[in-house]
Amino acid sequence: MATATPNLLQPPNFTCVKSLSESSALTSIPSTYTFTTDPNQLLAFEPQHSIPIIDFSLLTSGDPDQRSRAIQDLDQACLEWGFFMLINHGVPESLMTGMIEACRGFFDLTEEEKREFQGTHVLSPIRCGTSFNARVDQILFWRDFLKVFVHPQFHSPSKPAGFSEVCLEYTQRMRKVAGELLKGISKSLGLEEWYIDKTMNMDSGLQILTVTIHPYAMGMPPHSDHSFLTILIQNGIGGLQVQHKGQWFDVNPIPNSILVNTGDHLEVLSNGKYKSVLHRAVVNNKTTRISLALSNGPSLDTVVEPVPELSHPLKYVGMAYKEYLELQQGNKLDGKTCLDRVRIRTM
Ligand SMILES: O=C(O)CCC(=O)C(=O)O
Ligand SMILES: [Fe+2]
Repeated sequence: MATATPNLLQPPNFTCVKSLSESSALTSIPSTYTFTTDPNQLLAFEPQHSIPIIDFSLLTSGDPDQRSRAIQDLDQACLEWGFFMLINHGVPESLMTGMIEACRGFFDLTEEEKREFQGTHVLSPIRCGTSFNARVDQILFWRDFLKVFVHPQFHSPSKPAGFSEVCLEYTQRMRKVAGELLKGISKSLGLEEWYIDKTMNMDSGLQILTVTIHPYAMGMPPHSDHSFLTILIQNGIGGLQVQHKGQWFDVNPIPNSILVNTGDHLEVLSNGKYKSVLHRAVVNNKTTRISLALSNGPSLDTVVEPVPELSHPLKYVGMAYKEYLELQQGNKLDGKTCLDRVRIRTM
């Protein structure tokens, strides 16, 4: 008899929260869903400017002094927060808003049309669904998602019309931005500029676009992301919070900025120098919230382990990115617990 494979998804039987929220019979969030914000976790009051800002034009500047100052800023941002807002990045605002609207168009497809893109496995290159992992979440998160592998092979749902064109342009532009950031991070770790690019096989690096829609409510519990860097944009509704020194901070993005956060594999690669940041999305009962998170990781078969120069003492063991992804995506989303699988315990 065949045994169940943990990373296979259940038969397609989910209902999108978007459809639920539009149903006239719905007067409150069904009890199978949850709000995950713990009201006891107080939000820190901190002027917005304390969230680091990185000027991309300085990071890519031909002037070595400007560039080295920007690299120092990047180092501080990764050390202190694991999170920053990127300004002067050169990605047209019209492309970002066009991409958000294309994603809204995807979620506006009928349930039947979306079913075609449900996927069968946590690593299916196109996959949409509800919650995080409806197979293992006892209580569902009030979110629908679309996950698409956009690199090294570009995949895209074939609907709605025009989606794949804007998605290709958006993800290619953001890939260039991520590449420059990883060059800067290599330098800030004291390595050659090309270090991450070459040793992590970024030419065939995996990029996953995760689009989340939260109609009227919230849906992402505290978690860290799996890749090196996540590039995030939203539809101006807010709701993202990051944890800094044990307290939660609201992120109110500077208009037209791109949000960037460090992921678990940057923590592993830097042997814990740059920690992945815990973040969550919280209640918004006013209007529909859309976020686009583009993760930038190594190629699937790359074993990520700490850079030797930074490994005294060694704090993490190496693991193939594919194996880590299957663990992270195939289980419950639970803070940074997935990193425990590769962390070396000290007595
Ligand atoms: O919705 C957001 O702003 C954050 C989404 C997120 O953290 C993720 O998709 O990993
Ligand atoms: Fe995230």
